[in-house]
Amino acid sequence: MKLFEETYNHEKNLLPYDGTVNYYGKIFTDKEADFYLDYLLNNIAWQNDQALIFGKLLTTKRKVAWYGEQAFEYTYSNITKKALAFTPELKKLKEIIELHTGETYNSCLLNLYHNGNEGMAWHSDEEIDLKKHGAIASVSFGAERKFAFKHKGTKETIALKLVHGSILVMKGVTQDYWFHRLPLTTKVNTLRVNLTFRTIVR
Ligand SMILES: O=C(O)CCC(=O)C(=O)O
Ligand SMILES: [Fe+2]
Repeated sequence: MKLFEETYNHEKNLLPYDGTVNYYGKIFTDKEADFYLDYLLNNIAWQNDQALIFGKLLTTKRKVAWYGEQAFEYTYSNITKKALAFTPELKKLKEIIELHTGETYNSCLLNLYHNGNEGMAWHSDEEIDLKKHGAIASVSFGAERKFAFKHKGTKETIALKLVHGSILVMKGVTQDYWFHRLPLTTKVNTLRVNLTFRTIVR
């Protein structure tokens, strides 16, 4: 029996320069993390995402949902969408993440990856509606997946594993200088849910 989970110094910056990324490791017990995974799978209004890329309307295999404190409109992948109101459980989750990270958030983008055949290509989170240099807290449930950063100038890469019930925070100028991605993998056959808590400004 494993008595203690591996603990991470969340104050350590995983990036060598041009931004701040902190990994908190697993902050939920297995029981809590299993509860949230089950809750999210069964209670979120999951939809296949649509993206307008070079004028072509594409539908992703991954499913997404957007929730917020208000019915925010936001533009993502060149399409304007409207957030649903936080459920009590999402609100509770947001409060837990705020306590751990010492930051506040007013919206959440959720992604459901059915298996390693679904991921997210290199990008940075700098949508026009996002608070500039605001913290983004990424919470993971389900399958362990690799996550990576690539510097836009030097091309240096940093990779880590995001485990069930963990938090990763990206803040400061990170989005200006680094791309991130969730690589595809043939090694993962189970699903993963990721929530990114963000701050939308009008
Ligand atoms: O699934 C993940 O860990 C990353 C998701 C992400 O980068 C995003 O939603 O912008
Ligand atoms: Fe992202």
